Amino acid sequence: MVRFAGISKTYPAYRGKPGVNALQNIDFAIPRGSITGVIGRSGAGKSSLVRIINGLEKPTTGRVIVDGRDISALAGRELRLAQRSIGMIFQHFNLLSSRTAADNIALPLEIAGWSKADIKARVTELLALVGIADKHDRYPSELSGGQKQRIGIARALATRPSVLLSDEATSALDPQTTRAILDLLANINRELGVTIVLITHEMSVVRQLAKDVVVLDAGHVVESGHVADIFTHPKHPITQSFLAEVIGDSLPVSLASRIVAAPSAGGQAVIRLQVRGAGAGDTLVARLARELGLDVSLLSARIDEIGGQQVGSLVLGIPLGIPGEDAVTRTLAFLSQHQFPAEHLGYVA
Ligand SMILES: Nc1ncnc2c1ncn2[C@@H]1O[C@H](COP(=O)(O)OP(=O)(O)OP(=O)(O)O)[C@@H](O)[C@H]1O
Repeated sequence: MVRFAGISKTYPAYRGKPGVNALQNIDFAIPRGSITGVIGRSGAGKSSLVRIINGLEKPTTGRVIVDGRDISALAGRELRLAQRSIGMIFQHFNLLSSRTAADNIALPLEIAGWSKADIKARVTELLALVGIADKHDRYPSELSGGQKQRIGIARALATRPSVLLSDEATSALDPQTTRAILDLLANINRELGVTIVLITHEMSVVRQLAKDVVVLDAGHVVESGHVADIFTHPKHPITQSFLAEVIGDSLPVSLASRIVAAPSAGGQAVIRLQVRGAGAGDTLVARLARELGLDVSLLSARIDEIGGQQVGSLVLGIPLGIPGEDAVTRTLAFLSQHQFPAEHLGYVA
C-alpha cells in the first residue's frame, strides 16, 4: 500500500523565479495490488508526486508510507534498500545504450550485489516475462520503442518490487504499441500482484488499465475513486475535460453545417445530451417518443465505455410541427428530470 499523509511540496524561489507550491494537502491511499491512475494536465504535480513516492524528492510537509515504511524519513543506505521495492518505468525508457538488453536488466541486480549465476537466471526469467526472450544480446539502438519499454519494465521488476511506478511510460509510443504495453502491465499486476501507479496525462491510458483514479489539478487532488464512478459523474471541470476527450463533443460535419439559429416550418430542433451509466442511452429515444408523444430522430450518437459503464453523447432531432406547443422546452424538462445533461444547439430544416 502507498499512503500519502498531508503531503505538500514547495519548490523554493530560485534566481528571481518565484517559489512553486507543486503539491498541497495530498491525502490518499493506493491499495495493495491495485492499478491506480494519477491523471492531470502538464504542471499539475504528477512528477513531483511520483518522485516523492520513490524518495527522489522530499516532501515539504507530510509523509509517504510505502508498505509500512515512511519513505520520506529515510536517507542513505536505508533509502536505497527501500527503493528496491519500488520499480519505475519512464517515458524515454532511460536505458544505457552501451549495454545489451540483458545487461540493462541486470544493472539493479548488480547494484544489489547478486551473484553472477543468480543474475543470469533472473534476467532470463525477466526477458521471458516481458516477451522478448530473443532480444537478450541486442542493444537499445537495435530495438523498437515497445521493445525498449519491455526492457525498462523487466529492469524495474528485477528486484521483485511491490510497487511499480509508471511515469508517462506509453506517451512516446504509437497506439498499438501502447495497447500491448498496457496489456503487459495488466498481466504483471494480475500474475505478480504488483501495485501499479500510472502517472499520465492521457485519459486513454487510465481508461484502458486503471481501476481507480486520482485527478490532480494545480497541486490538489480534485477527485478520486473508482474509474467508472468518477467518469460517469465527473464533478470537477478538469475531470469533465478529460471525459470530453473520450466522448468528444464535436458534431459530424454534415450535421454541424446544417444547424441554424432560427426554426423553420417542418424542421427539427437539435438537442445534444450526455449519456452516463450502464445502458442509460438504450431506451431513452423510445421513452421520449412514448412519454412525450414526439417523433424523435437520432441525428448522431457516440457511446464509449469506461470501467464497464457507458459514457457518450446523443444528438436528437425534435420535430417542431405542433403549433402552440414548445417541444424543445418539454424535451429539455424531461431530460433534466431524468438527469441527462442536455443543451439545445439550434435547428435544422
Ligand atoms: N525542481 C523544480 N524546481 C522548481 N519548480 C519545479 C521543479 N519541479 C517541478 N516544478 C514545478 O512544480 C509544478 C509541478 O510540476 P510537475 O513536474 O510535478 O508537474 P507534472 O504534472 O508532472 O507536469 P508535466 O506533465 O509537465 O511533467 C510546476 O509548476 C513545475 O514548474
